[in-house]
Amino acid sequence: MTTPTVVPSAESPNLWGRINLAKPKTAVPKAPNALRIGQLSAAKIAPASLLNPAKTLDNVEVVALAARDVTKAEEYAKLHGIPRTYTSYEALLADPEIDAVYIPLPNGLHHVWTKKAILAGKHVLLEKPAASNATQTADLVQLAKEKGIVLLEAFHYRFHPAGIYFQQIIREHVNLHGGDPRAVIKGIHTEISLPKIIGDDDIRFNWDLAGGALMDLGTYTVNAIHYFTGLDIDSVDSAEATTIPKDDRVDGKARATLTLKGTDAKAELVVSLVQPLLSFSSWWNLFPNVEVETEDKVFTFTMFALPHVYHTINILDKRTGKKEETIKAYQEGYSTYRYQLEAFVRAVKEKDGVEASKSTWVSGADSIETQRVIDEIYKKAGLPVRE
Ligand SMILES: NC(=O)C1=CN([C@@H]2O[C@H](COP(=O)(O)OP(=O)(O)OC[C@H]3O[C@@H](n4cnc5c(N)ncnc54)[C@H](OP(=O)(O)O)[C@@H]3O)[C@@H](O)[C@H]2O)C=CC1
Ligand SMILES: O=C1OC[C@@H](O)[C@H](O)[C@H]1O
Repeated sequence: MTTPTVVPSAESPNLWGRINLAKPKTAVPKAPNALRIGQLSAAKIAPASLLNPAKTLDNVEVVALAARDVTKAEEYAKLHGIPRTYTSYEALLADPEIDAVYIPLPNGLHHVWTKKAILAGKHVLLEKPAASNATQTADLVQLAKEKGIVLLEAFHYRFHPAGIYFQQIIREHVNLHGGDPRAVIKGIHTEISLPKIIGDDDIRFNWDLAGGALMDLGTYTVNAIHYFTGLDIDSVDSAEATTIPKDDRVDGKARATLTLKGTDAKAELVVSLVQPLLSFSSWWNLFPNVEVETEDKVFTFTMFALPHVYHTINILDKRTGKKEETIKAYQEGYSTYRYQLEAFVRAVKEKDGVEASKSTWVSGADSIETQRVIDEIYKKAGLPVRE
């Protein structure tokens, strides 16, 4: 069986070390030609997803931040060692000394600001979901192509060796059984259900900002179904969503059953942002799961969305009932976000399309397909597609 490229070693960090990966003690010196990134907004996710990983790499530097409030911009920039600040996103985009931008704005602002960034000639690392709906996503993908811009939707989990390994062992199994996933994959189940720890006024519960559990977490599950099985989704067979008390257009939780293209196999997804705080199951489900079933095996990857914090990968033999736990893939100082940032920088710097040809890369077609399925799930559940 394939071995992951990264295996545990004496230097593998312990649990605290892995949680703390986001906070390097020192920043490495930058190469003269380091990619210069500007960040749009003082987003909460950015220290983990960009700022701290960038400190560990010599070929990328976060050189500017734009935030709408001057005090917030200055305080955030000081805290994270960002040299320049702007109080308008437009001003940052007009800075000729910025090569690329990171866009961690609320979902509903992804389309407008990514479009402006592309038109300003900046490469874009764009937070998921790429836009509010599939039409907007396709618009961004087309524009980036026309302008020769690297656009990456930040499905960071795909770049981690554990995710790559999980994909490889499923592909190997498919190859052993004739090579056609349509004949081998019998089903997939994926779930991310989080306890209700975020406030009612969070961007995730805001219709105007394209919130909802499917937009926030469903996008991971749909993307993972395609990434791990190698199959597209043909139809949404059933879907139900529970909306939040303040807005009957915004899903707090949802589930759906989908048919995989060219098969009778079903994909099931469950997502929630509102699990009761005091139930064991809601904390247990903090470990997002993906389970792929074939005729004779069940492949399980626990914590697939944040594998650098913790993961297990195991293979159940349905005939013998024997479960084999495979090795873990932790690497000192590496989070999913750091692997993702490295890939983004390579794609921009190398301009040879090699990075974008890898299965880890989130292609424009992947982004459009993920959002198309989310839109279809909303329709099936009787909820409006985001505008
Ligand atoms: N990849 C991952 O693991 C994760 C991805 N995400 C994604 O990142 C994005 C940002 O999430 P998160 O960091 O939690 O977001 P925040 O709640 O921190 O908001 C991000 C920024 O949005 C800006 N903003 C602009 N307009 C508005 C508005 N009308 N209302 C509220 N905020 C506004 C604010 O910018 P300003 O600073 O200019 O005031 C704020 O700093 C989302 O798309 C989310 O899906 C989030 C978490 C994890
Ligand atoms: O990774 C994530 O986990 C928590 C979510 O709310 C967030 O938006 C998502 O990207």
